Amino acid sequence: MSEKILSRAAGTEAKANDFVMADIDYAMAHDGTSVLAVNAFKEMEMKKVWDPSKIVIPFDHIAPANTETSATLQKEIREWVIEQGIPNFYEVGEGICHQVLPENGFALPGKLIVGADSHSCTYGAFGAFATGVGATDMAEIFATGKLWFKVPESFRMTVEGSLSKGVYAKDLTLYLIGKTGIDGATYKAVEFYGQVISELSVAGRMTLCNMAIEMGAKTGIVPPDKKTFDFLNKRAAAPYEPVYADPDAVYVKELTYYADDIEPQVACPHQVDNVKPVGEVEGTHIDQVFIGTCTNGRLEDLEVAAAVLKGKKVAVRTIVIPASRTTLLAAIENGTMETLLKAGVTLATPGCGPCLGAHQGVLGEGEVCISTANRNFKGRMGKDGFIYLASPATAAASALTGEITDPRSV
Ligand SMILES: CC(C)[C@H](C(=O)O)[C@@H](O)C(=O)O
Ligand code: SF4
Repeated sequence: MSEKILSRAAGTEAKANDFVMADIDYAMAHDGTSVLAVNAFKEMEMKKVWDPSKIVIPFDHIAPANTETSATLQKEIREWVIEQGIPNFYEVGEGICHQVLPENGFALPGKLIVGADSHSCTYGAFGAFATGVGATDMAEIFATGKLWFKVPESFRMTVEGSLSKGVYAKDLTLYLIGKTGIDGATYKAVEFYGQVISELSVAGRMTLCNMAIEMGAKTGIVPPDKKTFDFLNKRAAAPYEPVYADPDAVYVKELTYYADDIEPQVACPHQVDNVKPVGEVEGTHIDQVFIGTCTNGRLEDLEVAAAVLKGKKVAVRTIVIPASRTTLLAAIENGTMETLLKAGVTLATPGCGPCLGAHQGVLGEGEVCISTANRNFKGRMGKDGFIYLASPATAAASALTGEITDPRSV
């Protein structure tokens, strides 16, 4: 799939390990990285971006701004966006970039999409070749619409069977990362197949592809199907052409896993591949629960948490942050938000929240958080904090007890 997408975008036959110069279909930078990209763009003495309609700028990482400095930087980007005539600008409160792009139809099958954010691989859930780039690469794209790529080799990961009760896309994802290791798929394009993947919702596929980078992958891709097309119906920002792997496509590794082996999983501090079945860490004391992020802040995630918390009260502070305004509105409309608020959770503005340790729930010295995010690096949510990663169900079950809890037991 990657070779086909990069061949089309480069206008030449692209095979694994070739270097190609490719035309970018959509380029994203958020409040955190647009500052650096725009500075580099100006240093290159560029005046106009290549195509304002292909650039998407959401404000999500520190939104609303937490200090005068970040407010001033955001002000400068707003001015640049107006000066460049970029129509796809999403203000504070619209949501996380990796939710905002799919919701607005920019994550499309067969497209080459880059974002100045490592989790841009999320859009692979729609059959795109999507990857994160550095801010100076983004400046080059702003200027020319092109970027060089080394065409990745591909892995084929198949997951057979059906996920059992209490086991979700996040558990599947953590399980695969635990098996692969944080550098087990370095620079590979990982294609996902099998019954479990077909049965995943679009949101679940986004959770999976979002974390492809956490096994080192250049990108993760799910072949588009009816669910993908239904999601894109009336939403697609442009016409698109899905691509699929040929039956004789070359994979450097083919791996098969079985859903029956997958229980609720927890990634323990301080590495994402430090994954254990929940039973091994049950009873671990927690100080905070965080349900949100580009990994698990979507409507179905909030619904799962609400089903666990319905009619009960949380035992520890629990922060819930919907991935987007659209998600928040849907959760209000269907009663999910009322259930969560009655259970005692704290709601914050759609965006990244405390995920990267800037605001809205950073940890104190020695504090422990169970989070539905994608990274548990040392110091990420606060200098001396400890982060356990889990599904929204496990996070919500743990909120009820104040310790890590198997969601199948509540
Ligand atoms: C701030 C940004 C560059 C960073 C990333 O690229 O991943 C952030 O989103 C993260 O999750 O750590
Ligand atoms: S929610 Fe977290 S992982 Fe996702 S883009 Fe924001 S900071 Fe990065």
